[in-house]
Amino acid sequence: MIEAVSLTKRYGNTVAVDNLSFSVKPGKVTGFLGPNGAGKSTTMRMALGLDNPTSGQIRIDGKIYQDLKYPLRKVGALVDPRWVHPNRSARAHLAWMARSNRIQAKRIDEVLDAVGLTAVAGKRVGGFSLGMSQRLGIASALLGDPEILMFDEPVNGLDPEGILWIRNLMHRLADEGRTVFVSSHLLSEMALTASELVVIGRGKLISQSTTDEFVARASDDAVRVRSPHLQRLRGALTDAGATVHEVDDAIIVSGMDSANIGETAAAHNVVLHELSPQQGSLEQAFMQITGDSVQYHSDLDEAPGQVLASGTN
Ligand SMILES: Nc1ncnc2c1ncn2[C@@H]1O[C@H](COP(=O)(O)OP(=O)(O)OP(=O)(O)O)[C@@H](O)[C@H]1O
Repeated sequence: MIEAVSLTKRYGNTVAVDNLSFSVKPGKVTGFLGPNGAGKSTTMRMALGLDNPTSGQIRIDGKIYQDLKYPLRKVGALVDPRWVHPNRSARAHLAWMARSNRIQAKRIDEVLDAVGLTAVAGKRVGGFSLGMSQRLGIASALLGDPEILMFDEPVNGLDPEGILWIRNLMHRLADEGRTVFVSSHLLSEMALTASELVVIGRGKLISQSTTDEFVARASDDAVRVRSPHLQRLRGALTDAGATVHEVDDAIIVSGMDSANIGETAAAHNVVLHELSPQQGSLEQAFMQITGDSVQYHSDLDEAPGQVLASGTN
């Protein structure tokens, strides 16, 4: 379990994280979403003791990171995949981490194998591609066999096969009962990976809910209907208080659920060829819900220093 309680971080006049409270439970993948500059990396860095809160706390199973005796055995994290010393080999890097946390050496080969780096374990990390560095970062996170895992933008720089691999890995780790907390900009990927979401904007909590609830909240509650008797049905639905819009060969009905539409159709002897509730996408929900809290709009995205990659702040 990860728990933020009134977590606040100020950098001069900038409030990066603002009185943020949320909890991340075991056995699930929880996505951490927010527009650029929302405070995701800062929150993760404070959870990992890489930065200190101005006030409030973020606790790992009830303790702040600095109070964990062997932190890597409790929480594994991928924050900055390029953090490794470039002249070290992957195996030497993991061996160094294992020693510092009294982790058995045999675990090194296990995690190298788990992330598919066995063949290059003796090579200099400086020559690794971003994808290979991400895999090494994930091996480091898994090294202590921790109950809690935090990944900041884990699919950055990965190809589709790598992205699928990460998604399956996250699901497996959650199925094993671990707490998996993962930030990403790729909303469609998050929709496939996370069943819970913590959404922040400008350092503040916007929402904590299941992914389904988050999407449903922003969806229009509309139902698409096709019928050979559309005009008759349209009249009956409008009389019953629904709002109806025509699109191509169908109508989109709002203000009435599928069951009531079906019953109204039956009462008027109207045959239905389609009755499908319209699901909003996570992108749609995210834009709708975080709309006002977007700090850097796309026309500013290129401005230097404003779009911070994880680990550069
Ligand atoms: N070391 C720092 N000094 C000053 N300001 C900082 C520092 N680190 C972060 N910030 C500011 O804090 C805010 C939150 O940044 P943070 O990197 O945590 O956001 P983020 O949600 O991870 O963004 P992104 O998705 O772009 O990585 C931003 O306004 C950023 O400019």
